[in-house]
Amino acid sequence: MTIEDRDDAYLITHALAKDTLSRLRDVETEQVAFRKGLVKLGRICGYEIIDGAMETEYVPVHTPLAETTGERVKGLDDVVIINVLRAATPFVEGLLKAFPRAKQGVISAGRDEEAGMNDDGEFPITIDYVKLPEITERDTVIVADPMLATGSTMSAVLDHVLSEADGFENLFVLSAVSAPDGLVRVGEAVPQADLLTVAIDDRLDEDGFIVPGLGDAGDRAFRTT
Ligand SMILES: O=P(O)(O)OC[C@H]1O[C@H](OP(=O)(O)OP(=O)(O)O)[C@H](O)[C@@H]1O
Ligand SMILES: O=c1cc[nH]c(=O)[nH]1
Ligand SMILES: [Mg+2]
Repeated sequence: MTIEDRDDAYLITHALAKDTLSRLRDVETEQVAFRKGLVKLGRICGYEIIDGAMETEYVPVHTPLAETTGERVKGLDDVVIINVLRAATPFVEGLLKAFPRAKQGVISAGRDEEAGMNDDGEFPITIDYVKLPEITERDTVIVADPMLATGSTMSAVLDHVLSEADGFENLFVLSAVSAPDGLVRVGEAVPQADLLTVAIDDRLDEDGFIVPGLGDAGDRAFRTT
């Protein structure tokens, strides 16, 4: 298994995840490669979640030649993926390759960069649109956002998810790059969530960007500034 238990999070340590993230970090990686990289990373993370957190069961299989026993992943129909618009869109596209029958939700959430961080290191968050599927106690919920910086966005998103869910089997927050402060904030606000990330970086700068990070994921994927 390539998921390691750290203090504040579970680290996805698959070599291809690290390789892909390193390419995403590179300032020379342009829009198309960046977007494709996020798709690829989402797919790898999806496979890792299946491998590390989901059970399998033995099932009878009739091949064209014989009867045998196969192994199937349990609960693949009971997965909810929540896309935190907008930077998560290519990341979720990749996750859907691992969970093609997932129920999908979207939450449009943005940091008010002009207001900046308050003294507690939080941004004001604007939530414009929320559309979630029914979430039941059978479901594995994956809330995806490539960047977990101060954790302000994810905390606001999880408030909505928790207020609408009737329960869940697992609640995963999945990011590509996380800052220590954000992991602590989300971990304290929503202790029932398991935080999964490919990298835990050093720190946040004065503008709330992750260092070394990969810059502004939304801008790089959507070619905005
Ligand atoms: O942990 P936080 O400090 O809240 O920062 C992380 C958020 O910032 C980015 O979104 P952004 O607000 O730039 O919106 P975008 O996805 O539309 O670019 C990123 O995709 C996260 O949602
Ligand atoms: O470093 C960061 C912080 C927030 N959002 C990003 O896209 N990057
Ligand atoms: Mg952005």
